[in-house]
Amino acid sequence: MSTAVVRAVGVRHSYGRTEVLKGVDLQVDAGEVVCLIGPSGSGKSTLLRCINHLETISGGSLWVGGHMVGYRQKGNKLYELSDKEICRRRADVGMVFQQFNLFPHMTVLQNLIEAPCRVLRHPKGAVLERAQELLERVGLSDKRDAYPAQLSGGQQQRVAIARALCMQPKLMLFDEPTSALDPELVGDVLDVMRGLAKSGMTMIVVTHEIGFARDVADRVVFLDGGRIVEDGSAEQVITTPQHIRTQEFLAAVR
Ligand SMILES: Nc1ncnc2c1ncn2[C@@H]1O[C@H](COP(=O)(O)OP(=O)(O)OP(=O)(O)O)[C@@H](O)[C@H]1O
Repeated sequence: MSTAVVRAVGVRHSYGRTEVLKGVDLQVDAGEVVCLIGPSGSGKSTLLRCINHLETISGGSLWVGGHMVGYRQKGNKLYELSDKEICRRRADVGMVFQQFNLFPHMTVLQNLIEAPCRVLRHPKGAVLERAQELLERVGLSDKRDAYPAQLSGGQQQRVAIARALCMQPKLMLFDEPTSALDPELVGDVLDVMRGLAKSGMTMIVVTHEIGFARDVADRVVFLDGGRIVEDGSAEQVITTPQHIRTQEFLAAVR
């Protein structure tokens, strides 16, 4: 039986008349850490957004956690999901963006517990316990009553990771989680992500941190012009890239 958490077959996506994903085939198995690299505009964020139901694909098929994105299957028939159903499916996927997007009027703890209580309707006591454990895990137990504006960018990003994990997702997506941070704050966020990878979380990470990709990724996928042109171990893709576009990209970011 397949352990695929994500399976994309010929996935296409267009913004208006511009096609930015041109037939992406990708499988991510349970516990795998896949780093997605590629030039600006190659479609990395769009692919993550499709996986998280934030964009509708215009061709191909996409499954997340065994479910076809956007549809519910009954017998041989497919039915479009309602907004409420999409919301529940999205809870399976934690997403961390470049900008932390925390609710500014809520404390750190309130940021963590809001969605699990409201969307998943988990009992507040259990969610509070989970939130405290997660804050400990990201090294911020002492900041539970602080407001986002009182934290550094790196601390806010660690809260954003803890908030995503508080939904108990099956998959975590990271979209350049450190690129808005001052260089001295990047290490702590990457350490949290390393810990998460070690714990067996399935992760897709869009990153320009090539060192992180080399150390942590089970696989590195190079996307260029809306197509995957290289997909292999970190050793294969980063150390001995075969495709000229991968070679050029890596030479430019190193
Ligand atoms: N909402 C949108 N409407 C129209 N075009 C968009 C939209 N979002 C992205 N695009 C375009 O789609 C293409 C792919 O964008 P995307 O953000 O997925 O690339 P990326 O590889 O993540 O780039 P970067 O590394 O710069 O974040 C780009 O040409 C971008 O301008």
